[in-house]
Amino acid sequence: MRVNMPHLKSRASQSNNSDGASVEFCSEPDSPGKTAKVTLESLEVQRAPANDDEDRIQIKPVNDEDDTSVMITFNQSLSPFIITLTFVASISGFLFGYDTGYISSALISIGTDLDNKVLTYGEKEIITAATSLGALITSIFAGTAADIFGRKRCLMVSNMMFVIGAILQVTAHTFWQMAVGRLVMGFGVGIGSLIAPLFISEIAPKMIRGRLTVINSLWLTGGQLVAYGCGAGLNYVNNGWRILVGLSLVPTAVQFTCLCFLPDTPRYYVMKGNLQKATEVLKRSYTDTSEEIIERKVEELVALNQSIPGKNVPERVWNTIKELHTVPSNLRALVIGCGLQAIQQFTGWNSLMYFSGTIFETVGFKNSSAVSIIVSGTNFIFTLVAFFAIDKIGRRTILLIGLPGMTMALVVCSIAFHYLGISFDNSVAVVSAGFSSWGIVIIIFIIVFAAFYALGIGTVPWQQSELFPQNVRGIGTSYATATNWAGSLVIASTFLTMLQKITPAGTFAFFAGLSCLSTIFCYFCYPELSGLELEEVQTILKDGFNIKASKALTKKRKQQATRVHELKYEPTQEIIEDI
Ligand SMILES: O[C@H]1[C@H](O)[C@@H](O)[C@H](O)[C@@H](O)[C@H]1O
Repeated sequence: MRVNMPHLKSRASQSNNSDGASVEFCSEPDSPGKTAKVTLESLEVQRAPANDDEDRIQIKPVNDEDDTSVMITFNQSLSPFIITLTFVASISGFLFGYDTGYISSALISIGTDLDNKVLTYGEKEIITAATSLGALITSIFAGTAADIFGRKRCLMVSNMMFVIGAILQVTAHTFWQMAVGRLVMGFGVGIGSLIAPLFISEIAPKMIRGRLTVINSLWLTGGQLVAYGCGAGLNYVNNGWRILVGLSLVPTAVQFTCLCFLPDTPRYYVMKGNLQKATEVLKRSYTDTSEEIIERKVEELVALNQSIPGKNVPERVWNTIKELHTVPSNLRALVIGCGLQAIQQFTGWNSLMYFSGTIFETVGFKNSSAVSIIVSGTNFIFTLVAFFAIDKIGRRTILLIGLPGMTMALVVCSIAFHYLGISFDNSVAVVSAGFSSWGIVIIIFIIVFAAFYALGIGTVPWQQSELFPQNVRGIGTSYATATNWAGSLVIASTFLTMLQKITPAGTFAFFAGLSCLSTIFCYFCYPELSGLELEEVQTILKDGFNIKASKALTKKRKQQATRVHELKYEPTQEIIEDI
């Protein structure tokens, strides 16, 4: 790969080595304690042809192993610009939560509004699942689209899908129009669920990247909570469900309008070779960082951005897929990214959320919407706890607290269901044993389950973008997001059957078993990535999951971040090798 950086004034003192295998960047100390020196041994530097601008240098990483060997660590504080970008991007999270959340109440209040008859159980399932199906379809392509057209444009397309989907639903008088509206809305949800966390992780200062990405999850769980709340309020209003759907147009319009005035991520601009725009966005993001450091950061991003070869788009996409599967660090990232998303869905949270009303009725509680609000409220509050913990305590630690907690809560629920003696007959009618103290145990431990879920596996998988290097980030996150939606589709459509076939006690025991296996998976395969540069993660995953090294590197980076006035260039590889 060759990267031209003609706009960058070369402050590089090039070695006389004829093959140009190393380059040293030195900055004049502009203030005491602000000395910077970096040796980019891994970069091959070539002089441009003599008739070209003498100052132009071309840098290319020599090979995969070297391309993450040097990292620039500087004080990355949070600016209003980054906060604005994060909030605008995470409106997608709100729409994801609201649109998946309102359907359970809408289905109750639809009554005979569609085709002048009550919806059958199968029709209700199709209307619910259509959004997950739509999301699954677009999440497969959204990553590639984000690399080709940009993150921002993809978010704007998702807004259009939300608008078309909502209009189709609000005006629906037939089951099929409603189902198609839900499917189109799902297209928007799929794009937004992938792009928003990707966008945020690419603009976030590394020390709070986890937190900023959790803001998207906060909006998501908040969206679900709002949907349940509005749903409960509009349940008895004539055509209340149309208002419920129509309300989703407000955040969509806000996001679209704001995006018209905001840029894309610096990493996307670097991918497209638009270094001027990348520099501009970085400058607006890090207002108290010197121009020189910003330029270095751009140089570094350029050097680490290995573009994928190919004559045309299909060839490049194919080569990207190959790269994702053949480079060991990418393959490990894929195992972690898809693994965590699968765990998030297959440990049963969504089935509990969607069917919590039914479950609570079986154990003697009649006010199902109130109870659903308590469960999704717990999900929201503990996502807030994750927000404070994810960078400080670390992603790995909160996962390893959350998953065993979920296992314990599911085991207790399974035992309680066993003693409660509840069963579901073939028509999914509930044969209730009436209210008992086991019923209270179930309610308490479903809430405990929700808390541990939200703290760890509900939020951490959405940090997926940090696992992949720039050149495969789009496709890699597509795989992971598609795994999420496929899992959600499977679980939502099999949960009630499981309750019938293997009893509630068996179903909860099954989820407990999966949570337990998931804890083992995370213990051995999920390194700590808080505080690392996006580009450093590949060094960790290069020759294994390197749990120990990741913990040490994280610690080191966090210590450095407290010494805010030191400008540091410290080779990642060296730190890891020292461990
Ligand atoms: O992270 C989110 C969150 O936990 C939601 O509550 C859940 O419904 C989604 O499926 C999940 O992806």
